[in-house]
Amino acid sequence: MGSIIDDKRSLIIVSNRLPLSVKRVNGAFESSLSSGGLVTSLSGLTKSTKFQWFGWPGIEVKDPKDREEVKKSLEAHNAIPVFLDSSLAHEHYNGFSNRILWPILHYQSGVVFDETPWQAYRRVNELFADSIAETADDGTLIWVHDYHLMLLPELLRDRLKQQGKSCAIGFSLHTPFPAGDFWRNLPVRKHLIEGMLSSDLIGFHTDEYKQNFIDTCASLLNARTEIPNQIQYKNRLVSIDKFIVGIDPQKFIDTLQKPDVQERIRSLKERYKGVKVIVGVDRLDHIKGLTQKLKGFDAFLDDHPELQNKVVLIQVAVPSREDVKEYQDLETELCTIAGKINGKHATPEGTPLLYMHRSVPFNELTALYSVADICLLTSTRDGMNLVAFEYVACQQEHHGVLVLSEFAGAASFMTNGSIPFHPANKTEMSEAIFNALNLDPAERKAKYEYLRGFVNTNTRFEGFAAFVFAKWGETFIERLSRRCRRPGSSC
Ligand SMILES: O=P(O)(O)OC[C@H]1O[C@H](O[C@H]2O[C@H](CO)[C@@H](O)[C@H](O)[C@H]2O)[C@H](O)[C@@H](O)[C@@H]1O
Ligand SMILES: O=c1ccn([C@@H]2O[C@H](COP(=O)(O)OP(=O)(O)O)[C@@H](O)[C@H]2O)c(=O)[nH]1
Repeated sequence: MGSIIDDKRSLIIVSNRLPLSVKRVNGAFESSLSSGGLVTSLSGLTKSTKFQWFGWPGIEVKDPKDREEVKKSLEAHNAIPVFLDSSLAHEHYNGFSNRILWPILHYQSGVVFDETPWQAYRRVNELFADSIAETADDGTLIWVHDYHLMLLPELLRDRLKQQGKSCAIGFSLHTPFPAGDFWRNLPVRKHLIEGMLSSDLIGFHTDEYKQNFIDTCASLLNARTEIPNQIQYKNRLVSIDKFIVGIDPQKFIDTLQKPDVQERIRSLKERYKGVKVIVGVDRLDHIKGLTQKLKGFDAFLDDHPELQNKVVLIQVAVPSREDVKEYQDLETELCTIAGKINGKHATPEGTPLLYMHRSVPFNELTALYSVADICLLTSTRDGMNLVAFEYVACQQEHHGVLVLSEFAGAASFMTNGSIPFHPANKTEMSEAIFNALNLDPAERKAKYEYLRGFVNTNTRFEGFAAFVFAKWGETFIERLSRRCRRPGSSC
């Protein structure tokens, strides 16, 4: 348990986006919390004092004096910026990571490979490697996150070796890893897999993603995969495992107790008296199945005219990757569908769909989770989906029902406590919503208790000494550090 402290090893976390995004406001630099599940999943680590977090600050800063100012402002949060020119950042983040790699990882077809963004992806991974290698001490544990940085472990290992440093490198993928044939769509797939295989430990969200990766290594690289949870490639042994990512449920429970949040809950309950509330919270992304959700809800309203004015769907669509054309097109499509649904089903008494295209403050989010009778999540593919966990954390009193797509990573653990469905099937979704509304209280409670057990046990936070770690983070780092104590280890 105390191994990280006993080891006195320092820890470096790396992700494309820092947990804080920097903006220039009236000439000065201000930072605010970045959105998305990766930041949520690692937020507990910010309570620890012994780590540094490397990432892109979300803004181009050219002037060396300004760079110093940004560095200083982030230092207080243990964050170290990797500065990138905006065109390079754009090609890396939007061009390759989100237009090419992300869709392939999520089984979307029709992706067109392009050399320019690929070169930018390589370059950004190199810049990250340069910056981290310069700072890391011998023996530092380095934990790299996500698909934006798949080449980093290899580039970093080379640089560290040249400098005579030996560091353990871990890599966690937050997205699915697709079955082999899908991965073949990517002409540069071998480079990416070899990049990841320079890690000592690789973590996935589910057994399925882990197995897909192992199978790909065997078929693409002829790597040896006979030993469970190990891949042998080019004289290196890499450990592979599933690590169940989590949230800090207590943060939601505490927020719900705040007087202003209680007041907001009372007012929302009054507003929706006699109306069943369904909530959806998703980044505006194809993988969240938002068009499917709206169409499924439309089918539900068609199937149940007796529930007119008795059910409302409050859908928060958090703006995401707005510089990518596919995301802009999706936003237009969703506005059109939302308008059509309300045009068809609204009455002078109200509209069945509230579609909000913006982020919501944390207090408002918890109040929404708390008043909702159902949480509807329709991902066509999704690494995990932490919104499912957050809804459960906010439903201790009411035992709301989770209606969860079978394609969210979370479904691997939460199916027993939720109502699962196939997101491409409108009829199935409509039935799932209806069944959730009509679940008898005993069954609702039983399902809820199952989910609460999962969220609190598998993902609860562990506190010890000066450290408070998300359990999954603590487990990963513990394994990484153990991996390096083995005889013959390369780190
Ligand atoms: O940074 P963005 O481009 O705005 O995107 C936000 C995050 O999206 C993805 O989140 C994934 O990680 C979650 C936590 O493990 C998981 O629950 C979810 O299913 C994934 O989609 C992405 O992988 C992150 O890197 C982004 O920061
Ligand atoms: O306006 C909002 C609404 C939600 N979230 C958070 O975004 C995360 C979404 O994580 P998830 O794993 O569900 O999906 P991702 O967006 O990472 O794909 C959750 O922690 C939400 O609370 C956010 O940052 N801003």
